[in-house]
Amino acid sequence: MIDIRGLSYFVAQTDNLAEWQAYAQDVLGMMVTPAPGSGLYVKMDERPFRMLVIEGRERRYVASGWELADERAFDAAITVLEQKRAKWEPASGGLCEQRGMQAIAIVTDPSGNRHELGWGHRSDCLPFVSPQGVPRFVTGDMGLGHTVLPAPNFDETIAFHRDVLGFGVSDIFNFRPDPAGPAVRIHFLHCGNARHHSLALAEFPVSSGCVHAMVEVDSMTEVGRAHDRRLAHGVPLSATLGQHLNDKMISFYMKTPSGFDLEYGYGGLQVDWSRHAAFEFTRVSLWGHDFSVGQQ
Ligand SMILES: Cc1ccc(O)c(O)c1CC[C@@H]1C(=O)CC[C@]2(C)C(=O)CC[C@@H]12
Ligand SMILES: [Fe+2]
Repeated sequence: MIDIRGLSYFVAQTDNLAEWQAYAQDVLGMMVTPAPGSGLYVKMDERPFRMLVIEGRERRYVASGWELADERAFDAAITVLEQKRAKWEPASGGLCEQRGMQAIAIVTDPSGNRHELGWGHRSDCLPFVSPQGVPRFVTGDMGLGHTVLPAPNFDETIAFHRDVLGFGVSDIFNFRPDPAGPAVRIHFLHCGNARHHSLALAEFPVSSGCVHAMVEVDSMTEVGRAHDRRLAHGVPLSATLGQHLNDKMISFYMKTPSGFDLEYGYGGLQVDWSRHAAFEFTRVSLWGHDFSVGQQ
C-alpha cells in the first residue's frame, strides 16, 4: 500500500503572476519569493513553499503534491504503481528542482487530475513571518490543508485513490443541487495524518481543475481578519462563513486568481483513525456556508 503522509504542496497556473503575489501577501497573509527558474513560491510555514504558482495562458490548478516519508516509501510506492498497472512517469531533474523534492513520480487519476508523489522536501527552515501578522497556519505533519478535485469519472477515480494511492474514506456526502433531482457524490478521504480530509473527490467536472483548496489558521480571529482583507481587496466571496458538519471546520470561501476557490478555516477536526467509522452526512454545514453568493 502507498503510504501518503499528507498534502505537501499544490501547483497553480496564471497569466498574471503579480496578481497572485498581491493575493498571497495582502489577502492570504503569506510570503512570496521567486521560485527557481520561474514562477512564485508561496510560503505559509517553515518550508520554502506550499503553493507554487507558475505562468501560463490558462488560469487553472495544475497538480497536487503528495508527501512520502522517505526513499524507501517512494520505492515501495513505485512497486505498487507497477503491480496495479498504473501509468506513472518520473519527473525530470528540472521539475524536482523547482518542486524542491529528491524524486517525484507523476500519476494522472481516471478523471485527469495530476498527482505528484514525492519524497525529501528541501527546506532552509526559515521562519514564517506573515506580512499581515498571521501567527501561524496549521500545517506540519498534517500537510498544507486539503484539496477538492473534480471526479466526473467517479467510481474509477475513487477506486484509484483508495486501492492504488492508499487513501481511506472519512465520510461521504450525496449532494443534491436540486432537492428533487439526482445526487452528485462527494467523498472525503484521509491519508497518514490526523486531518479529517486531505482530499475530497466531487462527481462533477470543474473547468479550473479544482473545486477548492483549504488552508487552516489556529484562531477564529484570523479567519475574521482574512475575511476583512478579502473585502478590502475586492476578492469575490464564494460561500459565506459557516461550519461544516463532518470536520467541524469554521470557514469562508473566496476566489483565487487561478479560477478555483480557496477555503480559509479554523478548528478542523483531528481524527484517531483507529477509532473512526465512516458515515454519510446529509447537510453541508451545521450553520452558514451560503454557496449561492458565489453564483451572483
Ligand atoms: C461538505 C463539505 C465538508 C467539508 C469541507 O471542507 C467542504 O469543503 C465541504 C463542501 C464541499 C462542496 C464544495 O466545496 C463546492 C460547492 C459544494 C458542492 C456545494 O454547493 C455544497 C457542498 C460544496
Ligand atoms: Fe473544504
